[in-house]
Amino acid sequence: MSALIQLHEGETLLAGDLDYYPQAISPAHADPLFQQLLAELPWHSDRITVYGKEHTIPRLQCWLGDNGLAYTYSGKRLQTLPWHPHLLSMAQELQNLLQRPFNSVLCNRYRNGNDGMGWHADDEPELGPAPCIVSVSLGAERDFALRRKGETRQWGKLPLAHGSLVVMNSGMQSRWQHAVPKRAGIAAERINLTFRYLQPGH
Ligand SMILES: O=C(O)CCC(=O)C(=O)O
Ligand SMILES: [Fe+2]
Repeated sequence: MSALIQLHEGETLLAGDLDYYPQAISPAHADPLFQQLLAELPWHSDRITVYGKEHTIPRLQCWLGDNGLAYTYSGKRLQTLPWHPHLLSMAQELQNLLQRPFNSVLCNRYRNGNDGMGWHADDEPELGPAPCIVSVSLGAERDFALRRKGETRQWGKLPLAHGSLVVMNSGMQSRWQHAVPKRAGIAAERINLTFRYLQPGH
């Protein structure tokens, strides 16, 4: 797969903390990629501990990346799984387009509107102080909700289209939180891929 990703007709939001490219991957590429990733990624259900109580997270996920990389999830140290070839070539394309390194990808699968992700910033120490994180969306459109850090009120939301791409720039995680709210009535699946750079040996 060559030149899958086209960064044109983007818009810059949040005073430069976020860039949105609604049609970064054409439907001709995005449709088969979505089906292939649904079938081929090592999706699993994860459990997290919140205030001493175990919960199953409301989505499937898997974390892929370069050999030997570790990340922290819900207080646990975990190793990335081997790259899927399409995701490795996307990471390499993004590296060329954005001139930033990406050595891993967290893949999230929202099976329907009952799956979601709560408010958070991607500010784990292994991502470094000013991470650049790229998020690619495939399948059902879901809202990417935004609020300023320190506030509980939602600032706004960005519906993330099939084939769209968001670049969260270096100031994003220190100034903003994001979430994917549950939405009753959505029956279709969505995959989101967040390409990240994990600092080796952290
Ligand atoms: O599904 C999305 O659009 C967001 C995913 C996300 O925030 C994350 O993986 O940290
Ligand atoms: Fe996130």
